[in-house]
Amino acid sequence: MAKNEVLSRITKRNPNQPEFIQSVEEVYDSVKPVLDKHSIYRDLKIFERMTEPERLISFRVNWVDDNNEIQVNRGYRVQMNSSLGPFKGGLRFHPSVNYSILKFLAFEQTFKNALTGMPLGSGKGGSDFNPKGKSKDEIMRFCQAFMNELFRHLGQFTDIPAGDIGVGGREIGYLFGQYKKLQNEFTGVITGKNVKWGGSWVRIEATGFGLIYFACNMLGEKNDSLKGKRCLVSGAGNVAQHAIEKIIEMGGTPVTASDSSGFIYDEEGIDEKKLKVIMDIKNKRRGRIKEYIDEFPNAEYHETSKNDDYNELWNIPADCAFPCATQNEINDKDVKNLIDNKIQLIAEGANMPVTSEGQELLRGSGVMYAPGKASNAGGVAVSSIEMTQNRMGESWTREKVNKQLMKIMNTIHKDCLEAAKEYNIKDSIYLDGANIAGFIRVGDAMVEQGIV
Ligand SMILES: NC(=O)c1ccc[n+]([C@@H]2O[C@H](COP(=O)([O-])OP(=O)(O)OC[C@H]3O[C@@H](n4cnc5c(N)ncnc54)[C@H](O)[C@@H]3O)[C@@H](O)[C@H]2O)c1
Repeated sequence: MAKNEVLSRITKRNPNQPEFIQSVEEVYDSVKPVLDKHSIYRDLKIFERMTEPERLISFRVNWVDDNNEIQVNRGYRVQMNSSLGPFKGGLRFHPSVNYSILKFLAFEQTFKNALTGMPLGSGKGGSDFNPKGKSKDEIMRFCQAFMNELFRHLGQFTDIPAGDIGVGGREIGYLFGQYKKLQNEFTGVITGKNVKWGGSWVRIEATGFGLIYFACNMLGEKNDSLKGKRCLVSGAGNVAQHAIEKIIEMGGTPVTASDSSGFIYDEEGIDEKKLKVIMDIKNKRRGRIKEYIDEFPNAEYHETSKNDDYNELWNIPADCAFPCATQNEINDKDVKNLIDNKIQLIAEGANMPVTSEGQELLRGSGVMYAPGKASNAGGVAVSSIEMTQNRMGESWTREKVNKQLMKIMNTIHKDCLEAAKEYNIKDSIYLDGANIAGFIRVGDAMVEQGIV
């Protein structure tokens, strides 16, 4: 299909950034009816302005490894859009990190943060540093070196990072410690902190819990629930672990978990005891998901083959699928397998895990499908709650935060449906509904704040 003028211009301005262009095209397709109906967005070039980061920061990170060798990595921060609040979005440490990945994530974050209804702008950052196989000391030295430059761009009312792939509680601790030392102040400049020193209850669990609350809302539309549903989950990190925890609590049966080497399939279901083992493997031992079968030999382990054009995980018959690992982990073949196996619901815990071709197949397939910017917004929502507590000098109870998270996920769900209804969207109501609702919220703020 020939691209229209706006998309052609954006593609030309951002060569070699396929993930970024993919995310931009997806949103453009959804919001076209809004642009057609309200000429002000086109007149003021709102879509073009949204695709251009307000500021892009790239910096050198030197650090010394355990062999006394100097290592050089690249650090980044994409300050995407501050129309609704200070820049906000996670940091990713992974060898694949580059401008394309971070700009797609920051662009997604713009809509996600708007959907939460909280005063949050958008951003994303990270480094091509690979934490795999690094010692605890190396991780600490890298985090400190990274913060030595990043700190000057942050501030509780300017830019507030959090975690993402490769950046969990341990890394947040080192990053925050270094920021505090350099700036000589204790402010809530990073979220995902330990509850013992400025963090919020439920922040660690928020993305996974929020995902399952959102899925329950979707099933509720059909007077259905998660009870008795077999669920495929990918990933074994922060989002996957807490999605599994909440699925179990809601009466569902999670049967898979994965990492970049392969996946485990436990036909009998992953229960609380087994989840504790996954958490131990990943959070303490820092091992591979394969180790699960050492403790539960009835389960199967499948290695991921780079030669396969589909992932066997998504070919296991189940009722619901929750991709919680990484972008483009479900391609069109995987979607076909999921549809053939009569999957009822796909809700994204990861950001953009379904490829554009996969999304095309989902349109009109009858499968309920929620994009990450809506269904995984619980993490950033509780980050905003953490920021509020930090600014007020308060610490809210676990029950209060969890209740608030549930309320926010319910509201996002409602807003997606209402936006889809207003624009008479019949297919992919969550995908288009989320993009439209987010676009209007940010777009209106940009219109009202002038050409800045
Ligand atoms: N942490 C959050 O609060 C949050 C919020 C919203 C969205 N997300 C998204 O959720 C996803 C997971 O993030 P996380 O915080 O759980 O990170 P994490 O580092 O805790 O876990 C990531 C998991 O994905 C697996 N993984 C990474 N690359 C893979 C690959 N190529 N193939 C298969 N598995 C792979 C890793 O082995 C790990 O188990 C990411 O897409 C992230 O952007 C995270």
